[in-house]
Amino acid sequence: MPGPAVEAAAGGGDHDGGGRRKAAAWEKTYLDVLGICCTAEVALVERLLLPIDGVRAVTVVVPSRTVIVEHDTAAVSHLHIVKVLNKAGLEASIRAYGGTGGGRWPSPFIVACGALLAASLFAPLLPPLRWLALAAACVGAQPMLLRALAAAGNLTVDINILMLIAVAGAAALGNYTEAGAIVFLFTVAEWLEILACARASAGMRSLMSAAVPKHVVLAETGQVVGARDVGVGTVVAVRAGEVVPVDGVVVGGHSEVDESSLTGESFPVPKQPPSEVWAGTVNLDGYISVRTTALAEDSTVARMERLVEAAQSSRSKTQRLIDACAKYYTPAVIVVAAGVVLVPLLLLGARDGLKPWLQLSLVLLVSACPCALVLSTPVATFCALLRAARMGLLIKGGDVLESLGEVRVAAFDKTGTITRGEFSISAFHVVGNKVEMDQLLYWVSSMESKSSHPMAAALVEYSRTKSIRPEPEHVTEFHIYHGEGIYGVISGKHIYIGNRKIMARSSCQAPVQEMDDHKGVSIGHVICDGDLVGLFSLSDDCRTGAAKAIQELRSMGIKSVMLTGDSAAAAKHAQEQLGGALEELHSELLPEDKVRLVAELRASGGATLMVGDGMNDAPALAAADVGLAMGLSGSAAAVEISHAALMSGDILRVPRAVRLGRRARRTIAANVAFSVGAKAAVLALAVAWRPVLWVAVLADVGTCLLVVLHSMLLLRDAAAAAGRPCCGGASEPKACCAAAKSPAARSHLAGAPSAKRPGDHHDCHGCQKQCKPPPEHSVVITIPAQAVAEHRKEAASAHAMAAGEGEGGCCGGASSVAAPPAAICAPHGNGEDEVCIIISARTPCCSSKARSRCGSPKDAGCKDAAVCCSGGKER
Ligand SMILES: Nc1ncnc2c1ncn2[C@@H]1O[C@H](COP(=O)(O)OP(=O)(O)OP(=O)(O)O)[C@@H](O)[C@H]1O
Ligand SMILES: [Zn+2]
Repeated sequence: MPGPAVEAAAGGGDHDGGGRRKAAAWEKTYLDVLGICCTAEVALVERLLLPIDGVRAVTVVVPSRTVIVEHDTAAVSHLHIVKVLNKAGLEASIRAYGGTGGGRWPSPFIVACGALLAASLFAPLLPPLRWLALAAACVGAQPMLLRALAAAGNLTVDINILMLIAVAGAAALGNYTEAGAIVFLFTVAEWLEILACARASAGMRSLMSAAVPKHVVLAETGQVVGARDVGVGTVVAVRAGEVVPVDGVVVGGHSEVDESSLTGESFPVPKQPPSEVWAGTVNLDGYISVRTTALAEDSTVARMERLVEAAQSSRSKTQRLIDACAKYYTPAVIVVAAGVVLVPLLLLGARDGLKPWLQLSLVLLVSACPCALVLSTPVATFCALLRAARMGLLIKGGDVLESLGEVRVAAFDKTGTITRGEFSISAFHVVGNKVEMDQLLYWVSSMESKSSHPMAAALVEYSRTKSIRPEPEHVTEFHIYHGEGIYGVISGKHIYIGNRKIMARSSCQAPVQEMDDHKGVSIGHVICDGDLVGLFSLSDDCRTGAAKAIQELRSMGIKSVMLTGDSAAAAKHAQEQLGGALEELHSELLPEDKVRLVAELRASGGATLMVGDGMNDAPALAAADVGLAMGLSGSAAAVEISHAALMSGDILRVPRAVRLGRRARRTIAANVAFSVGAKAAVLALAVAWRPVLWVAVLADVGTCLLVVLHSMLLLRDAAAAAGRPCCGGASEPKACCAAAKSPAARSHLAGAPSAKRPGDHHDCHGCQKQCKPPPEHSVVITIPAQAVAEHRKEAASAHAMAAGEGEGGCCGGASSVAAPPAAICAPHGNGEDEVCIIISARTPCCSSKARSRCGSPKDAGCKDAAVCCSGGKER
């Protein structure tokens, strides 16, 4: 929905009792500021805006030419801010969601400058035409002049000033064509750069909470209220096709939700009470009521957005170094340029021999702006962060990105990271005759209800299947011993539940027990008043792709180790499932042992990546060079403490993240080498042969542009590289790659026990039956067999429609046009009359109309159980 990108900021203003003074209404305004070229303008923007009364904070994101202003709308209007920036020639405008970021067409100044310059080229035929070149320079330099004046007023030397000096110098030397050419080259390059950046920043903008609705519907009354006025614990209604407005738990209805805005995996995740849902995800096909668990400003997506914003404006090591050098570079070159003129002037006097020196001096001046060098890091970082965010990976800044590229060792937590964290109980025994089974289960389930450990959920669930209802409210003195288990008092009994370590803590004297069956590998003990009264064993399976992820890391020269609080047997069991991929196993660790081991790994192996679920790995995550928290559910705490967070449970993204870090480093290195090399070449040329001013300008602005374009390759390859493995050339892999991974992640995210095991064939979205992963942006519809023919007809016509529409369709790829209109999935042959059809269509599912059409069970168009689950987003 287009509208101004203005958003009320958290932490409202001061209300005074009498309401006499107007309360401060803090808002964040996003501005596209095209005049930002490099860090010189950052200081300028800050100096312009910060002194204004009512402006609280100013953030400048150079690569996307964005300025984020937090201000009191009562004191300063958006328009005032825009005016202040425009007075300095910065070409600011308030950003509209869905807008292009401006700058699509060259400004009239550029066009006029180009036309005049072109006309002046006929000067050999008609000599007075050469004045037109001077006119071209004057016209084109207008915007530069405004910016130069503003910079000079703030005592900063920026590229505009340097260029204007060069233009003036060229004109003074009588080289009008050169003066015009400098202006034209400079302004055109700047415009092209803006175009390039606009693409990247549009991607960033569309990424997240722009889509989160600002209003919610209360489930009880149907009343519509602002999302920011909704407290924790309110029940809101979310209908099919709507975006979930707040974080919460489902309390009624069931549906499938597309979480791609957070996880980067576009496939439907089933939701029923009490699944968690997140703001910004799309309810695809059913009505759900959601009880909010966080305020709108604390929602996961809002926190992510704040992090992304902070990440963009934070400067990495490399960038700080470059900026520090750049600070001295410009004055130094200006001094040298002055020297090049003054020294010969003093030695030779004002004679003819001075001209080459003057020209050399101008070349130096033009080269004095380290624009390309200054841009080399932030633009690459920006693009890499954007690509990461698209795959559901949140990286908190360029430093983390650079560290990711240096990783030599990867340490994995076991439960919830390598494994799914979905335990199943293989055995549960009473020991001795102190208690009955029911009593034991009652104690265990009541106490475990208070724990958030993955084992706890399994134990509570197990008790429920034995018709035992937990009563956590009867547990007193509850305490968690990290890495050991839990303690509590219930019915006057002192109960400990946990691993072998908890036995020692409870001063239980019983000999170490072995469970006879070896299916379960984690052994749990229940100790009541110092006596061992119960034993249970549980097991957990590795995540799909865990072995492959670790092998990929190894092929990249990265050593993988496991750090777990669980038993050695459990660690070995996981290692067996992984085919022995891990190089080291460390088990029975307390959280502080993990920290120690991470420090040891760093010392012996080099930069260390710690991947954890964030439950009790926080200290280890913080201690590593890069702490990567995994999974959407654990994100609340994990996102805060870790350096990076993976919003999905797809462990294969760990090697991808490292690869991205490496590519970003290579890109930055190439950018730096290129921009420094270009400057050196121009100076060498000027000294060795003769100073040519327009070559210097071309080198300057050209390298800027090249640096931007080269950095943007980080974005493009993302889609191409990811598309190949399973989609056969589709440009964006979302729907089908996601489907291939979905069984694991789906059940993980939905909190439901997994129906499938690794190695099984993929599930089809709709029908839960085996089928091939559907092609990109396909519509998967589950329908009764007799309706197949009908659906085929409909699909064929939809396909014809899409094909006839030309390139305007939303799924883009030519492959989808060429594909047959409908294909029946792998036959089930199980006698049931449900069939899964995949229709390679472009329009039907991408429009919300079609989505709700297919999503509505009542609608005749899609038959009874029709489910539309396009991976495509609305355009
Ligand atoms: N609520 C609990 N109920 C029963 N046992 C528990 C509980 N919490 C912890 N334990 C025991 O303590 C051990 C260590 O727990 P910890 O949370 O440190 O590691 P983990 O989650 O099992 O493994 P990892 O460190 O790989 O994530 C567990 O393996 C389990 O045996
Ligand atoms: Zn863990």
